[in-house]
Amino acid sequence: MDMIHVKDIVKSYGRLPVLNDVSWRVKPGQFWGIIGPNGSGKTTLLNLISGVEKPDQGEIVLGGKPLASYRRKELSRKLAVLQQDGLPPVPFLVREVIEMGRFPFQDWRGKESDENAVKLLHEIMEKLELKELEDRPLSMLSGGQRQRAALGKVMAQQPEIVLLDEPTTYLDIRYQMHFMELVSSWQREEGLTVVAVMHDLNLASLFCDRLLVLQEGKIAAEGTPDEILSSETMEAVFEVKTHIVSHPDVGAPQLLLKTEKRLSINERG
Ligand SMILES: Nc1ncnc2c1ncn2[C@@H]1O[C@H](COP(=O)(O)OP(=O)(O)OP(=O)(O)O)[C@@H](O)[C@H]1O
Repeated sequence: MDMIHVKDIVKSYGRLPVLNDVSWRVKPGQFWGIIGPNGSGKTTLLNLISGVEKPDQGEIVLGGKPLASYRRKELSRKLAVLQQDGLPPVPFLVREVIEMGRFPFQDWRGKESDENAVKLLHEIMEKLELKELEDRPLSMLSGGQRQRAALGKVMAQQPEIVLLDEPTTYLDIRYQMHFMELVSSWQREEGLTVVAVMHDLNLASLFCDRLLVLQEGKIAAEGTPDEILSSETMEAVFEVKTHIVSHPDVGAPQLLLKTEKRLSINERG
């Protein structure tokens, strides 16, 4: 069965068509990257899958059940979302914020239903190296540390599907890699289904097993990074000329932008 089935979706904002007849299937345990130029409809597609937006036509089905028929807590157990700036710098403590991820497992009194929850929260903080930060308020953390706490909250939610919207945008190069490795190991350990909007195509190539390419609200291509990351597709979709090289360690395709000049040397000398 498909974990996510996007069926014949049409979505407009006013008169602006944003997604036009998009159909797509995601199998359980897959790690998809959604790529495409600015304004191609990536975030809108993610918002439709998470139920934040409603389609004008078509339907989203999660785990065989229409999204529209999920109750709120039931949906929170199925699916979690992490935005590019996952948590605002509010005065809540890291520990408290991660505990908030347990909301779908609490009854109306706020009582936790899983007796192993304390152990789970402890393991998450260990794994994300948040132990030494657990009593710090989010307002006293760096953007990268806050994004790790946001991932902790989402992990505490124990969803089957995680939607990530440009999750590494504000992270430095080390934390970009670290964050993607954390998501990837969580995905493999739990058989999680991941859909991530990615602007960094080289990171997408390293971590995603499938890529969906959106262009002007339509699916331009879908396939493995080896199939998708070609000079032809990059030029057709992003209007850039690229060299595609094989990553020396793992063989995944990596992009280099073609250029005539190296301005830092040739011009500024
Ligand atoms: N709430 C909204 N109201 C009106 N128009 C919107 C709204 N949200 C998005 N749009 C428009 O829909 C189109 C697609 O936006 P979307 O955010 O889905 O693109 P994207 O591929 O995620 O872009 P980016 O790479 O720039 O984040 C854009 O033209 C955008 O201006």
